[in-house]
Amino acid sequence: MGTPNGDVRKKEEEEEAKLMEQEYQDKKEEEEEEEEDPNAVWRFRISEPLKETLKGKGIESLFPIQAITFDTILDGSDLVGRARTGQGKTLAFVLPILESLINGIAKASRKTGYRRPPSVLVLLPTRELASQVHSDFELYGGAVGLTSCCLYGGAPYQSQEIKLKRGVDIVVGTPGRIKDHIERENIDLSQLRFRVLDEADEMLRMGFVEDVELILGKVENISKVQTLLFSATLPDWVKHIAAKFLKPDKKTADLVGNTKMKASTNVRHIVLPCTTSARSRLIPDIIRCYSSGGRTIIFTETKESASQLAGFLPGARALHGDIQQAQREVTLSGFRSGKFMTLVATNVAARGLDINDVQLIIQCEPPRDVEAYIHRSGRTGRAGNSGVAVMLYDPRRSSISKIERESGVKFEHISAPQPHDIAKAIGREAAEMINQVSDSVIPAFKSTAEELLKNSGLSVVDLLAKALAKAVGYTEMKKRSLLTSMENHVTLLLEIGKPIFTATFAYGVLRRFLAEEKVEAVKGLTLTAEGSGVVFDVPAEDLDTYLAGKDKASSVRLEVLTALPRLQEKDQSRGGRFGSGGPRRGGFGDRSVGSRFLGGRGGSGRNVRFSSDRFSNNGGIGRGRGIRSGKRW
Ligand SMILES: Nc1ncnc2c1ncn2[C@@H]1O[C@H](COP(=O)(O)OP(=O)(O)OP(=O)(O)O)[C@@H](O)[C@H]1O
Repeated sequence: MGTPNGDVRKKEEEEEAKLMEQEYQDKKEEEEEEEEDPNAVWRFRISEPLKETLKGKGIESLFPIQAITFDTILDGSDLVGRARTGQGKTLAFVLPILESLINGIAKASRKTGYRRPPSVLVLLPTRELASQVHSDFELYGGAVGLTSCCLYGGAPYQSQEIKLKRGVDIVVGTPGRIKDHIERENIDLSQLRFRVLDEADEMLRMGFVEDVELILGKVENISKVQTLLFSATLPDWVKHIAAKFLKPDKKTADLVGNTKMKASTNVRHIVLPCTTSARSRLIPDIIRCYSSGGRTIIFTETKESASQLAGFLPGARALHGDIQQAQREVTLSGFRSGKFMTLVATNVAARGLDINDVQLIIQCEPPRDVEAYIHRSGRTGRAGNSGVAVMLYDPRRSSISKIERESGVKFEHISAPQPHDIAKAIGREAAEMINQVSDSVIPAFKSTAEELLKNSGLSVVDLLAKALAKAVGYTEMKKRSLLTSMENHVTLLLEIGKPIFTATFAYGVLRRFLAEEKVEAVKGLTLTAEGSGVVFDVPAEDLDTYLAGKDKASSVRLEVLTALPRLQEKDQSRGGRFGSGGPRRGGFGDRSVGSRFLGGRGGSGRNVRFSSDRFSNNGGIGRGRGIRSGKRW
């Protein structure tokens, strides 16, 4: 018979053996997987220090765009590369460029030593993006002894000049500042071996075409330089321009191609009808329900609305072009490090930014072009993770169908989160908070808890539900309408048994059975998509009056909605359907809190949307020139 101590030891030994067996199996599986993986890092001509650095970043296998383009770039071809957002386009050029410089064909001709001119130039449209890509070159280039520097506007010239004078291998920057350095004769681009245009379409669209041409034209021997062009979106006009910069035998790696879906497939794409004035009330609840406790980026159309919304939302900060560069950097690094969880930005943050744990994107209104939608929504769902992109739209002012058609996204339609949705979402947070409280507090609170339970007359579960609500500060359940998201309003559907073509006609029907003041109290009247009725909001306290009134009019059906039907959008209205004929106060856009700001473009702004901005999507390269200085974001 074994002693109790002997039994314990035996059990421990058995457990240990089991663990070792498990570890062995896991390792074997991993090795087998690696061996099967055609994109495993070891299969590529990547030198040891780079492999180690990749491993340090948890990268064991290349993403498709990286795997497909690696040999082509390393072997010396010019290349146009396209893959959806968050698919690793940055490393797709960083790795083969570095490898070429240290072991490949660029090695022999690259300049070395003090005061050497750069061998690589990477151009990007925004400062934040330049800084992000530069940090990849610092990390991976640093591992193989190559130096880099980042040149962008808003930062002092001196430190940039010192680095350039000493000599660097890789220059990353925005076209404006690089052009300035050329004019100041600080930089010699004649010996470049690589030129990269990242987010090429945006850079060319922004009115940088001439700057880009001037910069790229500084190369002495064009046959010795490789040019690479990358983006998630490559409209045809970019391809024409590309032909100018890239060699005729350039290769193309287009992982999006003619597939219908151009936006990220890892993202839930959602649309939600919302008036301008309701945005500020609605956004905190959308964050509660859809951010899964992670980071949120909110996009506005203008710098003013970004600042105003950030001021309104607790714990949010703004990022846009009018903010001083130093502050922009502080804001972005605070967001990256989790000091605050909501960033309100203009399109300055739409492209390329790769920030960990961004779970939710909110677009306050549909952007002007499909590319902006694709890039904005692509700030989430990166590197195989999932995410949610919610786009707000006012059906009477904007249309989502163009974006839906051109991006290939099939939008999920939802209405404003209701109290039970919010409670469900934040209840989980509260439960987690309570789970984290140490059991050691129980004895101290136990007698009060018992007393509370006894005196409350509630069940344990009901009382706990109240405690959860209190823990997250959600003690008042406010009902809000489905249409305009107004508190204490309900959404009604009016039908008359035949099609309703205009708002004017619908108001006429309402006047048949309601007093003028009740017609005036109607909010947000909008035609339904299939044209058989209209929806609108009314104050909850007057609901009975509205419902009773309809009995006076024959064939009128009035129904309280629990879910919003598809609404008719501006595009389908063929003009004049909305708003006319109704009482002025009855339209969308009440004057409550928040309607002063977050306005973005008003109704009239829509009509001039392509008149003078650089977002023109009609193929006009360089049309935006001159607008750069006064750009909206
Ligand atoms: N092979 C890989 N394995 C795992 N993660 C990777 C790999 N390659 C890149 N990543 C990570 O994927 C994320 C997205 O990469 P990157 O920013 O290059 O995407 P992108 O395609 O340029 O996106 P966008 O079009 O939005 O600019 C980054 O966090 C990056 O570190």
